Amino acid sequence: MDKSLQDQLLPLRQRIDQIDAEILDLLNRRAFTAQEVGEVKHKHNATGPVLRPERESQVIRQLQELNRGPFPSDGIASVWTEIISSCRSLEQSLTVAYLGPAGSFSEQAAFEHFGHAVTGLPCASFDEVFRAVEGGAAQVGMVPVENSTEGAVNRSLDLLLGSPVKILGERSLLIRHCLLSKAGDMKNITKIMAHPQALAQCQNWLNREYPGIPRESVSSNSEAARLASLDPTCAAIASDIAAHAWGLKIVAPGIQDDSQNRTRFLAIGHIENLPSGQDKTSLILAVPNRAGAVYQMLAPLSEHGVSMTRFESRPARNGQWEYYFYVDVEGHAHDERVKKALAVLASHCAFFKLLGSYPAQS
Ligand SMILES: O=C(O)C(=O)C[C@]1(C(=O)O)C=C[C@@H](O)C=C1
Repeated sequence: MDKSLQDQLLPLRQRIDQIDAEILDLLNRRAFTAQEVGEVKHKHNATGPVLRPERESQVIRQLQELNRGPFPSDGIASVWTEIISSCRSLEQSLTVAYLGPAGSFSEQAAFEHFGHAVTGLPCASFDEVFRAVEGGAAQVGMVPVENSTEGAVNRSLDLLLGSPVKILGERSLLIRHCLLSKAGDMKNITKIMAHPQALAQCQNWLNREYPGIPRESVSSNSEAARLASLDPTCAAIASDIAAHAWGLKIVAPGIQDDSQNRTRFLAIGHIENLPSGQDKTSLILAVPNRAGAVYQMLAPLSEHGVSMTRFESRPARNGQWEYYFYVDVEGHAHDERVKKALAVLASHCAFFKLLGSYPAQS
């Protein structure tokens, strides 16, 4: 390296080393304090959860508001997610269930949301994720609920209807699909495998580039990657992380038809969040099948000034053309306006289920 460059870099790097040592010292002070918090919680409720999603989101939001830069605001969220994750792990271990195998987008969402100091529990299906959380094999789970290209993930919605679990949080992930194979080309490929949602999200690209190769639906993209790692005649659509996890090469990156293709995941568990100051509340509602019923069902929201951020319907499967409506609103169920609106909804609707209030992802 050039001598004058080295002379200039050396003191700056020494300063960085000094600052890092100070940060480390502070991190250990934080970790000790978190351990104390853990002891207080343990004394109060020996078997209760340590995880407090609303507090975690407040810590990050507070710092983002305090930040004067140049450290990027997004960096604060990812750095503190990991700091909190590590501190939390000193209080109690956290197992997160998600659709596997390794390298799935659900796994990515789980780690982005809860940080990496958790134990992953990859499951074979969404049903198994719910079962793991309901039965206690995992304290929390991560499931996709909607995609910006393909819409609702119906199985997750149906499971939310029947399960006692609560929604604890949300995480939106930019989904970049890659075409993967063992050899890194498509020479001997006889089929392309992926989750049906991924095949749908890449259909224009596939029709254009490989119209003659049959496509096969499998339970997840990372499962497709696992199968492709065992069979050189199969290609998979999955993430670059899955490529790495299963020893595959990228034939083509970013093949999703919409470059802004995003999936929204929900964190599920047994915790009831307190208000964080910037929350969302998710509900399932149903009304009898008659003219004007849906309009009347939603009226209490606007009457109490509560904004709806999502409205989705699923057939009730009773042959009566009746539907369950999945509604997200701004605010926490304890907020005065939301509370009043929900009380009216609960008394007027034929079916009312509060899925949970949770910090909105900013
Ligand atoms: O404040 C708490 O309740 C803590 O346990 C500390 C802490 C943190 O590291 O900031 C860790 C875990 C909780 O989910 C929330 C916050």
